[in-house]
Amino acid sequence: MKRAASALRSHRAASNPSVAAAEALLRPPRPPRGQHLLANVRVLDDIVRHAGIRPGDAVVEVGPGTGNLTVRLLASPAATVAAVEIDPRMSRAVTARSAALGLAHKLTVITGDAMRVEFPKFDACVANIPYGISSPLVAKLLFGPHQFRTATLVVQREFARRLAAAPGDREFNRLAENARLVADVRLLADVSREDFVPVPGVDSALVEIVPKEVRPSEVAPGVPTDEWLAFVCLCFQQHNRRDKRKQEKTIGTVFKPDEMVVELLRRSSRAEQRDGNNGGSVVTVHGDNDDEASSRFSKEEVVAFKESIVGAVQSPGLAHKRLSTVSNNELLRLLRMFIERGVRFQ
Ligand SMILES: C[S@@+](CC[C@H](N)C(=O)[O-])C[C@H]1O[C@@H](n2cnc3c(N)ncnc32)[C@H](O)[C@@H]1O
Repeated sequence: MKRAASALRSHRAASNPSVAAAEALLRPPRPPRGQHLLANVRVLDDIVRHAGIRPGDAVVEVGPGTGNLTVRLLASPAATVAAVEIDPRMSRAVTARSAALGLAHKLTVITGDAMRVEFPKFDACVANIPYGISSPLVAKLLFGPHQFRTATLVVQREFARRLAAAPGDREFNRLAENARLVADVRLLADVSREDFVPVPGVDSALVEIVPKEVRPSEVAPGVPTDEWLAFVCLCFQQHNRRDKRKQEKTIGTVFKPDEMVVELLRRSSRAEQRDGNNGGSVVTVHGDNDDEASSRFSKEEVVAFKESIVGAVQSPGLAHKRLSTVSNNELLRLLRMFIERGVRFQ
């Protein structure tokens, strides 16, 4: 720990590595994938302090970039840091930087899309996230399967306000409503756009997400909370994905693709095996693992299941509604339709 801290101090004393690295990797006018690197040392240190990392913690960082935050996480009492980065150039940069500091043994870099990669088990998530995936990433943390103590995230300020909004606030919205079910969300500090290289067009804020220890068992009569959270997570993940004509997805288009049908068929079969056959329309699959299971669905089974999905979407008349305009109550109604037809999300 002492060795790590002194390595970091001497590294800081050298020329500003964040700016140099950013200039080497990013070309103006607009960096790809929201690559605005946090370059204010005071803010970076504040983030790690707020994160309250404990000895032995496993930390996940999304989007390490050139490693400005990562090196501080590595120098903290954390036992391990797993950094998920989509850009291989950045992965190489952060790997080299941690090696130069003698901290590579604590770091695992996973090169991939944070929305597709399965996170390893973690206690704390600390990140200056790519703002383009704010909603689905926060949904993945809040409503996904991960059990963690805290998440400390730099996000766009407007998003932070919406996420932390309370009932009665002007910004109160579906994301905040669902977040409050499962976590306490707190706005910790504003972060100026001037603290980034290159300077983005928006301001930022630091937020803290602390999952609640006890979740309600049902969000509404007949709707188990875990089922609801998995359903909401899937909807939020699709919310930012636009179709080819740059239109926001409708409920109908979200559940239409064959890969989505197969994914739900897989989950539903698993749920049916778990709960015991309830006479629904779901087929029983005898596979040892998920890949094996999904490869065993016949074309007829997939087509029949697709019909169940289409029927569920059409019966509450939501097929043409855009995801952003659907209320929580409408989504609840839709989820009940799905469950009645044996379409499960957990
Ligand atoms: C805002 S920068 C933050 C960089 C660094 N944490 C810092 O503060 O200096 C976001 C980083 O996320 C990466 N990124 C963008 N989209 C991503 C995704 N879907 N999954 C993982 N990383 C992503 C970018 O390549 C970039 O390095």
